[in-house]
Amino acid sequence: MPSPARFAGRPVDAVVFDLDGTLIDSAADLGRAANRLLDEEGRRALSMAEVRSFIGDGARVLVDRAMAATGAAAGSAALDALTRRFIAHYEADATAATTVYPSVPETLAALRRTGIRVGVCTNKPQAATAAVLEALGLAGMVEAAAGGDRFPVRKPDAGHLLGTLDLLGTPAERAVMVGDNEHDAAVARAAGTGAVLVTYGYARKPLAEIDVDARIDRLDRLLELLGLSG
Ligand SMILES: O=C(O)COP(=O)(O)O
Ligand SMILES: [Mg+2]
Repeated sequence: MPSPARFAGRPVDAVVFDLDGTLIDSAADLGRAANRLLDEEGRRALSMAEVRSFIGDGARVLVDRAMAATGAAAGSAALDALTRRFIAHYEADATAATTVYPSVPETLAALRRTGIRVGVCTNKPQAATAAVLEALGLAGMVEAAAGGDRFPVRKPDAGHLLGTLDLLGTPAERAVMVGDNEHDAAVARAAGTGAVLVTYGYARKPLAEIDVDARIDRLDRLLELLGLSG
């Protein structure tokens, strides 16, 4: 069944979402895991503003930024070990304080009802991504989820989004990427999909400086953008 959805004059068969800052507000659990690690290392805790600004490049970069912000930066070998410990802390309790943003389940369900394929392309590691989607009741609405360690490259490299679209069986010109930061915008541009920015996430740059086709303040506004509401 051809999809009735259209964006920027083109038919849309798939929408790929970023995870942290777009579908889920996960900063509190990522921050708890980071602060537990820092405490073990005898370092100070991060503020929530720091945590939010460190999210978006995967676990290893988050730990690297956390160490650099609280004293001496870690060397590469130490960083590998610290990242493993951070991920263990995170996975031990990944959703206790994590919430799904308003209108997310309804929007994903509405897309699926229209026959649109739904993917997730996140720099969060694959195992944690799968566990979090399951725990928050979103797994059944996502046909393919690609974490930051699923392919040899990750966002903002086009290969991460193109790999996710391969799993969905959708060419880039019939897809839209929805995310919260500059990497999501850049990966959409590099892959050739439509680009939509949510304005409530963890962007590290002024939103006006991020090049996208549209900005939305709630996820269900996407349905209007795709001509699916009402
Ligand atoms: O930094 C992370 O772990 C993930 O961030 P993302 O879901 O926004 O890609
Ligand atoms: Mg994000």
